[in-house]
Order: sequence, then C-alpha cells, then structure tokens
Amino acid sequence: MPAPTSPARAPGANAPERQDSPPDAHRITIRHTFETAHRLPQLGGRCASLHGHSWRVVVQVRAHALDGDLTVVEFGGLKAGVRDWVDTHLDHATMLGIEDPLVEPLLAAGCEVFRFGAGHSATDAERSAGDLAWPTTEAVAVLLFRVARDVLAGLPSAPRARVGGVLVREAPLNTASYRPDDL
Ligand SMILES: Nc1nc2c(c(=O)[nH]1)N=C([C@H](O)[C@H](O)COP(=O)(O)OP(=O)(O)OP(=O)(O)O)CN2
Repeated sequence: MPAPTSPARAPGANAPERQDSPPDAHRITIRHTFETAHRLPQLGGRCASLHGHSWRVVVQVRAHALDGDLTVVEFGGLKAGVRDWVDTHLDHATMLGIEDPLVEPLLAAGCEVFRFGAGHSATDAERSAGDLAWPTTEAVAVLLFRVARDVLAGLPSAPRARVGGVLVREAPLNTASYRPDDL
C-alpha cells in the first residue's frame, strides 16, 4: 500500500520563517493631515511671511517579527494616538520659533501657538520640540517622530517594534523625512 501523501499546497506555503530574514522585515504606515501655519524668519524671503500649509505626516513602524496577534502594532491605536496629539497641538495652530516676535501678539489674540525651541518655558507638548529652534519641515518631522515613538511605547506591539521613520509633506512638492537609525 502506498504511503499517505500530504494534500497539495503551493510551494512555500506554511514554510517556516527563514532564520536569516532581514531585520525589521515587517513595516506598517499610518497617515494623518493637519492645517497649520508657520513662519521661518531665519530663512528670509517668502518663508518669513506667516503662511499656512495642508501638512501630511506618514509614520512608519517596523519590526523583525510579528506580535502574537500577527500585527506590528494595531493601526487604529497608533492612528488614534498620533491623530489626537496632532489635532490637539498643531491642527489650526501656528508653529513659531520661541524667538519669533509674533508669539506674544498671536497668543494675546487668542490664537493657538506651538512654540519650537521653548526650552524651560515649554509646555509638556512643546518639550518634544525644545531643542528645535524653528518650525522647518525637517524640524516638524523630528517632532512627529518623537510623538509617534511615545505613542508606540504605550501600545501593545511586536517585540522591539520601533518607529522606522516619519515623512512630513509641507506642500505637494516639499517633503522632509527623519530616520535616525536608517536601517
Ligand atoms: N529645507 C527647507 N526649506 C524651506 C522650508 C523648509 O521647511 N525646509 N520652508 C519653506 C517655506 O515654508 C515655503 O512655504 C516653501 O517654500 P517654497 O517651496 O519655495 O514655496 P512654494 O511652495 O510656494 O514653491 P512652489 O514654487 O509653488 O513649488 C522654504 N524653504
């Protein structure tokens, strides 16, 4: 009698994971948008004029292996955390450097202002931008990397899951990204 055979399956299906799979093979991204003004007097020219953008942020989280529920981190929790922070502190606000003379008049007029480089006078939220003197697109990417990292730290996630990078789009043709580890 012939030996029983296993049912046919696609090559590779249910195959064990390769032990030499590349680090952080699993990557997920979430996105959010916000409407925020800024001004960059240190650059001169048109950037010194107070102006607004429809900003977009893309957060990537990566991990070498998946969590028990087969996720890197659950999309909804990560989105809710990043969105909540951005909507509370940046959306419909103005991002200014602490040295900007517009800080006081805008605050006095009841406008929401997020101050970069605020040092000892920073609010809890502004502390994440305490070492960033001006709200360039590059600085906003660093700020939102730190925000995403803090959000991720409070969520169940895959072992050693980490924020791999943040991309910020200031305008359709202008983006900045921050990937401190660049793996
Ligand atoms: N490296 C950076 N350069 C500039 C930044 C920045 O954050 N980092 N920011 C600006 C200004 O915010 C400005 O709004 C964008 O400048 P620019 O691209 O020159 O202006 P436009 O989007 O109007 O240009 P288009 O010609 O319409 O593409 C400047 N530089």
